[in-house]
Amino acid sequence: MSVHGSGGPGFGDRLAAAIEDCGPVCVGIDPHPQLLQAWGLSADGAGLRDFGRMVVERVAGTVAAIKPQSAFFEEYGSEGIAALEHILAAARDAGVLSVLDVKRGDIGSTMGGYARAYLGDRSPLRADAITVSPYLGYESLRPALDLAHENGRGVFVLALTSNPEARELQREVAGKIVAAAAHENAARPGRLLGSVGLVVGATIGSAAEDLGIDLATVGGPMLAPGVGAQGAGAAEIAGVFGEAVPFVLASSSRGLLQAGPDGLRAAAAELTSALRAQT
Ligand SMILES: O=c1ccn([C@@H]2O[C@H](COP(=O)(O)O)[C@@H](O)[C@H]2O)c(=O)[nH]1
Repeated sequence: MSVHGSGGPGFGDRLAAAIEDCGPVCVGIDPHPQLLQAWGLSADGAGLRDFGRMVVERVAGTVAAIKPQSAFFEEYGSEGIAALEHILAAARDAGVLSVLDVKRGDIGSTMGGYARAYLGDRSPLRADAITVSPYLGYESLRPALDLAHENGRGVFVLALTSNPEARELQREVAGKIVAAAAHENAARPGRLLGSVGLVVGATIGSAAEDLGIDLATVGGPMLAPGVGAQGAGAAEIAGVFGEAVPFVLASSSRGLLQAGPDGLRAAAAELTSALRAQT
């Protein structure tokens, strides 16, 4: 197992173990106003906190990870950020891995601030991994890549996102991003998986294959949003990822959350079974 500044296993290995134990589902925590209402919660900091806490309580031990979407917390200002801190702490206490979906990317010096905010060992907003955007150049992500490595945390770099508008732009650069992540993981391998992952939507069909991209060569995990409300399911995961399916963390937010607090655990278990049947 690779040794990091933290002295423990890296994020890639921790995620591989969680997928082995609990299956490949990641529950997105996206507190849309309609969902807060359906869950009987208020549209304020207390409602956000309760929503996230209830999700964590219901899925702990049955899914590999949770993925709070920062946007839905930021829109409430400081009380939203306080709720996000609370939910990340609840996940740590429950032993559930957290992937904070913040899609950060900036010039290197500013990226250092983002890295300390989300990957620093003492930051209140620390998560096990974050999503990052490489559109200021892959190397601009260096502070996040290095701090994640040092602290046993991870990053998921946007490569081929799930939204249809992304295709035209991303097909120009996806191959370079995939190659850069593969190079990074080869230089800092985990025992099972490196800690630099990619965001590859479950909805992208044959795009990776069409571009000549072999996702199985990355040596890190694949965060696959687009399951559920965006139309993808277990069959699409198998079709998009092929040999890379064992490294996939399949993420669904609305598709699972709409089951409500009483149905969430069963909905997540059902998705886990469907995904496991593909491997
Ligand atoms: O390519 C991407 C990257 C991130 N997302 C995020 O995932 C969830 C999807 O929500 P659903 O309700 O399951 O559609 C959301 O937070 C997105 O910002 C993505 O969809 N695609």
